[in-house]
Amino acid sequence: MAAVDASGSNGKGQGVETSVTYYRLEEVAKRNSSKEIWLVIHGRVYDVTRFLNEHPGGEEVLLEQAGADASESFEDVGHSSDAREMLKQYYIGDVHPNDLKPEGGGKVMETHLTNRLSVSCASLPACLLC
Ligand code: HEM
Repeated sequence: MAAVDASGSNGKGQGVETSVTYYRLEEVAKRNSSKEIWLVIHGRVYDVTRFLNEHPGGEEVLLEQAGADASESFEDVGHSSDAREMLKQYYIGDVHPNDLKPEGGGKVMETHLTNRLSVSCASLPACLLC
């Protein structure tokens, strides 16, 4: 089993147990058939197997993204806040930190500019920090 169980609790918690299961991308990539479909959206792993028949956008699009990072296509569709809320139901864990890559050309510059200059990194021709 490639999943690593890492407890987020420091033992002095407020009675709320937070633990995250981390999955390697190679583990996610194996779940790519209609029998079992996992997707990555913004660094989180979702098991959407039971959602296949219920997805308003059809099962085809989910099958196309099966076992892969679907962040971009998920955003391209412009899913509603209801759809984003639904994600929680299918969340099973996070992508292992070693497998995380910066999205949208680099988080550092994106955050930096968004916070300080109100410009997004994506709107620049080239980002010097990314
Ligand atoms: C667990 C992940 C997903 C959930 C919970 C979800 C949920 C939904 C929901 C609730 C809708 C109805 C419209 C809305 O409320 O926005 C929808 C529509 C749609 N979804 Fe998803 N979706 C997911 C993943 C994806 C992915 C990965 C794609 C890839 C392309 C996709 C493509 C679409 C399309 C094409 C529509 C139809 C949009 C339209 O007819 O206007 N969805 N989805």
